[in-house]
Amino acid sequence: MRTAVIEWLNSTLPNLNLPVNASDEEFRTLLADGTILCRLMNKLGHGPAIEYGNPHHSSEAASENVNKFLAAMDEMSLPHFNISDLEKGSMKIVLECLLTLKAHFMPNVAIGSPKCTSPRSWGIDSSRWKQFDEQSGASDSLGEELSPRKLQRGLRSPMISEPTSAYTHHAGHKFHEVFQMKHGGGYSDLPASKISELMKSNSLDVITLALIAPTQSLLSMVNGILDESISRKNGEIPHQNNLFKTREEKYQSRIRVLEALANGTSGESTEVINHFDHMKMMMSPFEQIKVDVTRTGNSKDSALQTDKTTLHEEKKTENQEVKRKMNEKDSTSAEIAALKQELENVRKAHKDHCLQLENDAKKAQDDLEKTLQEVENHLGESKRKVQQLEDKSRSKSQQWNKKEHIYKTFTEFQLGALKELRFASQSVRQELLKTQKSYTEDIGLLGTKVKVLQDAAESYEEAVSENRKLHNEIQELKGNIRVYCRIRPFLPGQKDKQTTIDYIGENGEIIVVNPSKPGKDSRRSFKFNKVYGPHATQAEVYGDIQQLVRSVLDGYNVCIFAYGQTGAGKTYTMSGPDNGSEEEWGVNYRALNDLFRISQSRSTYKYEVWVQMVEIYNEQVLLAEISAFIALTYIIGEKICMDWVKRETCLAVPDANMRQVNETSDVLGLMEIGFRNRARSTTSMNERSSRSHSVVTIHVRGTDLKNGGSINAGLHLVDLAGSERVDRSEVVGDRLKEAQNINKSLAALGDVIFSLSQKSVHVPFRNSKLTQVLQSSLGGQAKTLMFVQLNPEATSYSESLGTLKFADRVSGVELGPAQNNKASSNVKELMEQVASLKHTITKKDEEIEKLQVSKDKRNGHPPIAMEKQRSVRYGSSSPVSKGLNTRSESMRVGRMSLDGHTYGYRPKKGPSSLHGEDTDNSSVASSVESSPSHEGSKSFHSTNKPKSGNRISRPLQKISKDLPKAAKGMFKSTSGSSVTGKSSSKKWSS
Ligand SMILES: Nc1ncnc2c1ncn2[C@@H]1O[C@H](COP(=O)(O)OP(=O)(O)OP(=O)(O)O)[C@@H](O)[C@H]1O
Repeated sequence: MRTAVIEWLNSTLPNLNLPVNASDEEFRTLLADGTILCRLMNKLGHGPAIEYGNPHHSSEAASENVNKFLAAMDEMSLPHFNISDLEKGSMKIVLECLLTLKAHFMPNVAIGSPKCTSPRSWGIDSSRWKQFDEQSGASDSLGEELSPRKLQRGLRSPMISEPTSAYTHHAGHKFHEVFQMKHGGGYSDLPASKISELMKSNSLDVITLALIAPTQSLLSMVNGILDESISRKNGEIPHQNNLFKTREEKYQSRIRVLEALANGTSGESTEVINHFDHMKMMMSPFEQIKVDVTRTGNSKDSALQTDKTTLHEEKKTENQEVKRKMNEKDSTSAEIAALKQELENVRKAHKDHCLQLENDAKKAQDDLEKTLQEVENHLGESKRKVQQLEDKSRSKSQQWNKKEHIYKTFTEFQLGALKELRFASQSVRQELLKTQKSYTEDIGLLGTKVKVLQDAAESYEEAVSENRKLHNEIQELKGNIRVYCRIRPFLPGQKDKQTTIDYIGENGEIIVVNPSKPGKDSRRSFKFNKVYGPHATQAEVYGDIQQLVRSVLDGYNVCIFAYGQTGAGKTYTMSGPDNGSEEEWGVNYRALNDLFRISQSRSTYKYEVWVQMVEIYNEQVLLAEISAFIALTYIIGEKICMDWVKRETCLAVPDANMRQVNETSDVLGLMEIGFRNRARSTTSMNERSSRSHSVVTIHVRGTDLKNGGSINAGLHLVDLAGSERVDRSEVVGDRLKEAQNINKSLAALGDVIFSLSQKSVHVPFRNSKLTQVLQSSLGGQAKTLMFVQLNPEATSYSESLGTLKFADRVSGVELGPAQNNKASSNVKELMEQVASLKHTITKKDEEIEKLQVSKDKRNGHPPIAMEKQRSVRYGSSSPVSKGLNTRSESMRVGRMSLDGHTYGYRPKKGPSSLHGEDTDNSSVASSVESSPSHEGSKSFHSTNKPKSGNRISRPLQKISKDLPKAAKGMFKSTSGSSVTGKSSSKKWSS
């Protein structure tokens, strides 16, 4: 394509001589300055000549030249390239443009040939063509038949020097006419004048069209023209007719030749071109003739002659020219074939390219559509989100506005409140200052008053202490066992309500009467410390013994026991009914509660309270099942469970259940369990008769926080088993044995009391376990109170009378003044010295024993066993021999001395080491220390009685001289141990 263009340029522009094989880039360089393009346009004769600048002067001139060329192309409504196409990229577009231009000015195709009907077949870009078509107003498409407009365009030739619009119209008209002629039967039908007119129009287009028509028609047309010319000439120059005729013949012969030539090449575009050229040359003489005819008119002969010669020469030239044309034709045909091939290739490539492009475009379009769809979806989604966000932000903003409004209102309100507060605070401050001032004054006054009160409190405490002291002194002075008589009410559902109680006096007088023997003689009067009628409440009863209970905290031993026939209300008075309410609590609970409360309230003493429960059943000492020992320790403000109770207790119960007791209710709960497990059975008088003596002992140890002194005391709360007339109850077997044991122990109690009232030297405490247990309360310096319980029923008159007689005897017993078990800190120290001395003595004894053994060995005597020696000296169960009893003497004061006894244990629940293991008297005794303050305790150790000259007694007696009175009392007892040691050989049988 490039070669064709270059050749065309070379042929069109003289002296151009572009290299035919120039590359794209070289060709670009050649065309870049635009001069060739402008020259080409000028040469082709389009419009006024383009004035192009010298590109060597400036680059602007080069682009201006190119632009001018492009403007000219534009004017011709031809597709053209862009200036950028010339500067870079493919030269294909530029080449196509130039080919279009070439085709525009040199259409070398025959009408009707599909190969040349469309400029697109020339390889010009379809878009450009589209542009071109739009510019030119054409609406035809590729492959369509040529429209007249296209034909007009195609008919333009370089021969037309001024192709104006008028010309175009004219040419179109002419063509139409020629076309009509062609289809209407040939040019021969046209009048000569018409042909002449056509000729006059000087339009070679018409001629060209004519050439496209069949040669015969063309010849007819030429003949017509000649005929007209000749006829005209005949009119003017008659003599020239012959000449013209001759010429006509000549021309006709030539035409025949041409026709022959034309026949050989008809249909071929190249031939048409050649023919066209030939015709042009042929027409030249005609033109010339025409001009000559017109111009000269009358120069006839001379001109004819010249013409003859000229024609002759021309004929020759024509022949040569025909030959040359033939050659050219061949070469052109080959070129055309090559071009056709190239065109076909290009078309094919173009088609493929188009298909490829179309596919790409389709694919791209699909992709684009898809992307577009996605983008649209995305956009829709985004829009929706935006809408949502907008709605949300709108609602938020509304909320915030509301909140802002609320906050504003709130802030304003707060500010107002703050102002008010500030104002109020100022007034309050002033008021505060005033109040402070008055307070200061008041405090000053209060200080004075407090001082007065303090003085008063001190004196009050002193007064209370004095009062207590006086009360105790009164009680001590009385010296007797206090006896309170209580009469049980008739039980609900009891029909016979005949009572034996005739009178109850305020002063403790009671008169009973035998309902079966009414009369003066049957009335018996008794007088006790207090008599309670059937309606007396538990609180009332306890209120009267409260001071007595509290004296335990002052260091007095207290014993409260209930005596009476079975079913007379002993257990009710001491413990209260089963599951009773707080109002029904008996003495035990109230006393314990009271002691806890008071021990807590006293700030000058630190108290430790132990609780111990013992049951005597069938002359056996039993430990309460759940809690044989309950230790409570009260240290002001804190409660501690003391495991030392196990070690320090006066009873050897190594496996006794120990529980930490934090509240009074805990103790009460445990006591309840103990009572519940008490031996009970039904008697004729009582459905739930207690068949054992219950002894609850509360040990109190107090330390004076001021001077370090201490007190030790015990409260014995004894609920005796009920006496029973065996003949009346008619019991047998175990029940009979129970009753006999109970009666026996009560009789022993009576014996003890009788002995005490008679001030006998010997008091038979050891006759029963009961008297042994109560020994410290009855025979020592204790305060003792007995509740005498009476059954008011007439049937129980004789039992009630016996009870009253017993109580009367008891009330006559003088125990002597109660002794306070207080010891000062000096005494304590002395006690400790005693203990250490005892320890030293023990060691010395051991050394002596060793010496004795070695001496015996030397003398040839067999060595005496140490135990035997010890038993000789102190007895087998001596606490000294066991290395015990070295603790504080003060601790012994309140302890029960059951040394040497076997302790039974109710086998109902769980094993105990007491069974089998510790039932041996000596082993039990080994862990129990004797109470030196009691006679009885000394009597228990009668087998341990030291011989005269006992090493222990002497230093103790010596020390006792230095002790204060209270301590002396204790030593007195200790030293007197040998006095009542007669019955000590008696052992409690288990
Ligand atoms: N003051 C009283 N008010 C109301 N009921 C009483 C009173 N005294 C005793 N009772 C009731 O009388 C019954 C017998 O009382 P209680 O068991 O205390 O006698 P007891 O002397 O302990 O008998 P025992 O020696 O056989 O054990 C019980 O049901 C008890 O509730």
